[in-house]
Amino acid sequence: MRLFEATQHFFNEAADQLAVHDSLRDLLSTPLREVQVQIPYETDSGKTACLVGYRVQHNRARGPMKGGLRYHPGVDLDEVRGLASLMTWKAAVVDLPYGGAKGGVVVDVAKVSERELERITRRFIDGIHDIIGPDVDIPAPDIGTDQRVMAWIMSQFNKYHGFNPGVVTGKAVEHYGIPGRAEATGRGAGILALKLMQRLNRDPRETSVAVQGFGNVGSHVARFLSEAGCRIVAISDQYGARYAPQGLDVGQALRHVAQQKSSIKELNEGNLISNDELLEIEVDMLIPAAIGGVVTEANMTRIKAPMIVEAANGPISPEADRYLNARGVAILPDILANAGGVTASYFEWAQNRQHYRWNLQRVRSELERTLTTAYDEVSAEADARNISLRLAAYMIGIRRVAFATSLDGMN
Ligand SMILES: NC(=O)C1=CN([C@@H]2O[C@H](COP(=O)(O)OP(=O)(O)OC[C@H]3O[C@@H](n4cnc5c(N)ncnc54)[C@H](OP(=O)(O)O)[C@@H]3O)[C@@H](O)[C@H]2O)C=CC1
Ligand SMILES: O=C(O)CCC(=O)C(=O)O
Repeated sequence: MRLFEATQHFFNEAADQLAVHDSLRDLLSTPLREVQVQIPYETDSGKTACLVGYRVQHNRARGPMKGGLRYHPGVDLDEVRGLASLMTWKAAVVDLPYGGAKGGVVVDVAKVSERELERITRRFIDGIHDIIGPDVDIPAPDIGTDQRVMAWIMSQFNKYHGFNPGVVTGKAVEHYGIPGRAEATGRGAGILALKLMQRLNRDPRETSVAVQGFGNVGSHVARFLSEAGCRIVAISDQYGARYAPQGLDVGQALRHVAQQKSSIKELNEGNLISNDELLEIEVDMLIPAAIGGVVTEANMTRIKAPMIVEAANGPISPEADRYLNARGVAILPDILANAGGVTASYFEWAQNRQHYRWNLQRVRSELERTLTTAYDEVSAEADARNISLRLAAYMIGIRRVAFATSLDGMN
């Protein structure tokens, strides 16, 4: 099942519970606008190449649309549409004044130079600058994009519309960003992972964790949970994973990746296993923090972790979700688990607009407060109705967006 269909499946399950009527259901599940643009750019060798980029704006009932920008060879319109809809429910679950959007460019960042990446980004913004903006749609980082890409987006947008740092979030601290945004998604997933352990009466110091993906999100969640006393037994990047049942030195792995710019495969610790094997190891908590669609009908019966934290977007298919729920696996859903990123983005955007800046301590404490409130609401809803955390999170998100839509009217 493709990502948008999977997201729709979760949406419909919750909409059934809420008895959302058909016309409102259509309105809430149909994207507001979908844009595909051609991205012609000059390669370093002077040739002209052409890529495809997308921006899907899903819903704006609760505020300007918000969502990351993904650079990955697997990007397509369905994936971006699914990711945009996840953003709508995610922003609502954590009660941010945003709607949902997402963008993507079909490109392998490992195969283009930094100068080419800048040209690609600027040409992409040439194609979409008139549909984004601080009051309309605000991009941010996702797979394959970072603060450099955010700086180019801001610079290119400003050429058309004048200075406005609030057009994009996830910027460098020295360049209108805020301390704590880069770590926020991983840190937030870590904070919520500890909540899930608490819910199941698990001691973090006796909890082993496997993390798939060691990019922005995976590296920060691994570091946070390692500092909280958990044993990080496996980490990975796209080339492979390292597994050590006695625990890996996360600090060493971070230095290895940062200094040598080499892959996890070359880490001198643990056994080399594949990304598929990582998902199936005997571990207390599994944290997918890379691409979507990694736990499906094909491998669900081999997943052994009793707790899963979806730091990635859409890592578990609906079939696998149903099966794992029936087996009693506790799953913290993406629209809550990785909401730390958009929460810190909201802090950055609000501060850009008012020209002030919080320090790291303030960002961290407000992040924890916001996520804890959302977690408490979701777990209370799940307990009251005896439903999964995912269904509860969707119900809260949909209820808020539906209410805003009804106040807005349809004319
Ligand atoms: N950045 C953010 O603030 C947010 C991100 N997310 C979600 O978190 C996930 C990770 O994003 P982020 O950390 O930002 O992205 P990054 O690009 O920083 O890191 C992605 C990680 O995934 C690995 N990876 C890429 N392709 C594969 C593959 N086919 N199999 C296994 N691993 C792979 C990468 O390996 P390599 O380095 O070798 O390419 C890298 O370790 C995504 O699902 C994203 O949507 C959710 C909310 C916010
Ligand atoms: O920080 C943001 O605005 C969006 C982050 C994002 O793309 C996501 O949560 O999936």
